Amino acid sequence: MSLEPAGDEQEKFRANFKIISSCFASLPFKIPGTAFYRGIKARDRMYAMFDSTIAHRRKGKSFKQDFLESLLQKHSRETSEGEDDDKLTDAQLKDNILSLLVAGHDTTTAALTWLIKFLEENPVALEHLREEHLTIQHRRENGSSLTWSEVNNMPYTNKVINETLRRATILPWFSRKAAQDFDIDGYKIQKGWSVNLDVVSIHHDPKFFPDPQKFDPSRFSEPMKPFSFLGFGSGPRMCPGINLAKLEISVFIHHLICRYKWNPLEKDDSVQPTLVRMPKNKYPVLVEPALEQSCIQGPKHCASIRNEEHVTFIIRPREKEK
Ligand code: HEM
Repeated sequence: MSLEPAGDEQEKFRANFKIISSCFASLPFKIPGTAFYRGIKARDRMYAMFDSTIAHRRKGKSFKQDFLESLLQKHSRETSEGEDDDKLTDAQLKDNILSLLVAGHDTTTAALTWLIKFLEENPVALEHLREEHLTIQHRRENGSSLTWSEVNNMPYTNKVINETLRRATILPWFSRKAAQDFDIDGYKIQKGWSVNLDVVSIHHDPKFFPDPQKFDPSRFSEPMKPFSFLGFGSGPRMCPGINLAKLEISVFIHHLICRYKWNPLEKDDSVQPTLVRMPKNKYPVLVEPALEQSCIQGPKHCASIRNEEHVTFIIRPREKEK
């Protein structure tokens, strides 16, 4: 949507988005005062914002090369490309944009939060990961950016991401509709029933993941039994955002690991009981430049980081979110 990260529009967007996320799994009673009702109202305000942005773009008042623009071009009724039947209406476009935002934002945020927590608690894994990223950084020409092929060649990072998604199980359940009658462990399931998968139990089953509470990325060195790891689901409804999510997480890890170290400001292992599982305290940390001795680029490189204006900062939830 090319919204700027600050400003009035963004604040309104953020406020409505937060209401939608928190009301997402509420009981569907459209009665004033219920969470569902608040969610529907926030969704309508969000749709009104999309309407005005879409109208603005259609009048040619602004051109941005972004996701919204490609949707609008592909589904414009004025272009000859494709049959009209394949084209989404504006209402469908807005639904799709909102679905992607809802499905893609909190999940990725939660994954990054858990990852920072698990790495801090597992210094051996952190060291191994740091080695992988410092080696990539070391090979690069000075000042060049991370390349696509580098991102696709981070084997240990991939294992760390999978192990994070297994231990945290960000989406603790999702459902399927039974395509036919069947029996499972003596229970009869009828065609058409909704079947919820208890992914937390699957991810912590010692038959598939020995010592399941242990954070051990190396367990992903061996091929997994099909359907035992469901961090992004499986089958035709598997998460379509898997590659984007992995890309975002890998780029974030690279910059964090190469330049900084961090310490938690609070110790609290409780989990927020929402649809997307998150540490309850959102895991606030104090971030500082990495130590010289852990940097294979040598003391000069670390000194340059230390001389930056803001060397120490704290990542914590905003006051009203706590
Ligand atoms: C670490 C980040 C993410 C995790 C852990 C995650 C996890 C999941 C899981 C477990 C499912 C259910 C899959 C199934 O039923 O088999 C799912 C579905 C989905 N995800 Fe993600 N996801 C992430 C990021 C994203 C991103 C970045 C996007 C898009 C921008 C996205 C879009 C979707 C959509 C649209 C669905 C529904 C697919 C369908 O029902 O056909 N996700 N995701």
